[in-house]
Amino acid sequence: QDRGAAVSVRQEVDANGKTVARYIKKGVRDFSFGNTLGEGSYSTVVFATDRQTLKEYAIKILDKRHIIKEKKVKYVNIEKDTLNRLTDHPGIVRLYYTFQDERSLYFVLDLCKGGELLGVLKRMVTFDEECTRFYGAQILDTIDYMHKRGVIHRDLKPENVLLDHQMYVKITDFGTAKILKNTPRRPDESTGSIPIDSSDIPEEERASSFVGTAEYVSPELLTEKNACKASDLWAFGCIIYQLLAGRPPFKAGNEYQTFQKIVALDYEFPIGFPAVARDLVERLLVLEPARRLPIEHIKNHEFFEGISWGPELWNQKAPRLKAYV
Ligand SMILES: C[C@@H](Nc1nc2c(c3cc(-c4cn[nH]c4)ccc13)C(=O)N=C/C2=C\CC1CC1)C(C)(C)C
Repeated sequence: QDRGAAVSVRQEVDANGKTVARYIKKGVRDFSFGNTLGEGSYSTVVFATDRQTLKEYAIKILDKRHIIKEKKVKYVNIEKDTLNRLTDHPGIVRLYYTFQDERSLYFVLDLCKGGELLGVLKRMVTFDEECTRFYGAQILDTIDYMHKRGVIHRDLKPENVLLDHQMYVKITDFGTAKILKNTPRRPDESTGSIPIDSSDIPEEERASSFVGTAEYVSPELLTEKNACKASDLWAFGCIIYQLLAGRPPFKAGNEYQTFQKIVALDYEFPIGFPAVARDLVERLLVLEPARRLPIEHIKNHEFFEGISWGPELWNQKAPRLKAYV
């Protein structure tokens, strides 16, 4: 059965009195549904409790007819394949199992009681440096894991960064992710040098088809319709800027004007924006993808001084949320 199959095992006695194990695929009836947690463009995420185990989950419900009509079947499969591929990292929302009934598809996922990072940021207005450092580090650690498994998220933004009950990062919404074919070794991975220009990045590592949310879209996606791993680092730069400034770097009256600002690298830092964070953002918001700071260099940047990368990052207590004043 596919990894996503939800089975519970029940002991039963067959006609000859022999005890047998019967595999039962979980279904809608095994859960009691609660409030709606979030609305996606083609889905609703609802709170649910497993009636047997009383465990709490978030269940993403997709209307089959709507998906077919809107030709989104591809995205649903990409999301399921990606979630099934990114299974052993604390920063990724976990998919436990899937099932369907005549009308809908159901994805049973981690419940993230902290909600969306965007919601928390709106309430705080800004994050102070310590909080930005912690959440930035958890997001970067998760991007690193995704990229090492050949996945480009392509739509990273504060709405898609969720927080669990410990206020740890859980990245979600992989419907627009790009799964790269067996990722070939890049020159910089072997020699440690940064590739001279984006042509160094093998074609198969560039992803096609336009995706993303206006404020976080990378310039290469706008000019060449191509996303690469560095596109996620552009979005990461926008997120770091937004946590400290309380707004994204590129935001205009409408999408078109926002795109114009992006391709012109037209943004500025608010007065008082911390200098070290500014230096990091300036090395990420670079028009040429191959010139953006690679992940290893970001981890060594002064802004992340004091962060211990690795399991400790996911064992320490999340800092109390404080605004940057
Ligand atoms: C970004 C997403 N919003 C949300 N997606 C998920 C939540 C979630 C939880 C709250 C929440 C919890 N408590 N209070 C609010 C608010 C928004 C949520 C969750 O717990 N578990 C898995 C989720 C998503 C996984 C699925 C994409 C694979 C959209 C708006 C697209 C529905």
